[in-house]
Amino acid sequence: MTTTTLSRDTTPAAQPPAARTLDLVKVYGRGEAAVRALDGVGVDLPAGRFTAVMGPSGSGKSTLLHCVAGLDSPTSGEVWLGGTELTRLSDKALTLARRRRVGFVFQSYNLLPMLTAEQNILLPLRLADRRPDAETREWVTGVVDALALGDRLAHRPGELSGGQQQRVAAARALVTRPDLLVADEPTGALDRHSSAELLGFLARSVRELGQTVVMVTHDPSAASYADEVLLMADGRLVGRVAEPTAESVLEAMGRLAEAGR
Ligand SMILES: Nc1ncnc2c1ncn2[C@@H]1O[C@H](COP(=O)(O)OP(=O)(O)OP(=O)(O)O)[C@@H](O)[C@H]1O
Repeated sequence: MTTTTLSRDTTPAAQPPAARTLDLVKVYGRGEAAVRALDGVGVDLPAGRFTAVMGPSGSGKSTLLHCVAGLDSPTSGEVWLGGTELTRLSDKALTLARRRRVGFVFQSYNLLPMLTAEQNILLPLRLADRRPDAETREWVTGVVDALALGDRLAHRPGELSGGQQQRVAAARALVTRPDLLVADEPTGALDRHSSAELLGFLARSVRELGQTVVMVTHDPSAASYADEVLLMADGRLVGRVAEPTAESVLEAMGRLAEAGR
């Protein structure tokens, strides 16, 4: 008699990743002036997880994020968003995939100054020609509540603090329930309190709303909100820190700097 063990593998690796790169290379410029910003990066961004990307200035973090989000096209290699290979799409299909499936938060909030907070938040739905149905309205209300923006919806960006503007940008990024939320130095212009609020929200959007977040940061405390930190140097992935704390990230960055000497 054979014994069969029934077990369900619930580790994140058992699910298909939200995004994946294979041997990604990005070269800027030509000849003597060529810069190899990415030098063969293969990485999985697991669904429903918060991943931070760290590394020295110029190590390729933003380039990686931009390629994964379909904002920049690699020189060679593959980028997958779920089951879609972005690197095979036409410009038009790529624009649509980006608009429907990726949310963005940048250091500069990129809000439209003439629109209210609410209009800014709902803009991605308008651009995608989607009228908010009941379920979407409920989702938007939940996001707005979680970001404590309820009493700021009628304000224009110029009437909001930096932290509030970045929270509006985060709500806008999540309004379409993107497969991937990409954040490039989202706390770079915020004070400590506003940073903690925003990062707490990003972490909760992963834990409670099932979102997938990838964030570039220089700040070990910001990285400690992630489930895992990827370390880059010279266009390559050179290490990982699981369940990071500010201390363990700082230590790993220190080792990286030592190795680079
Ligand atoms: N548009 C571009 N044209 C030419 N070179 C570029 C371009 N964008 C980035 N680079 C170069 O590619 C390399 C990687 O840049 P990238 O911005 O990805 O690094 P980063 O790790 O995000 O840096 P930082 O932490 O300073 O933002 C750098 O050497 C940079 O100068």
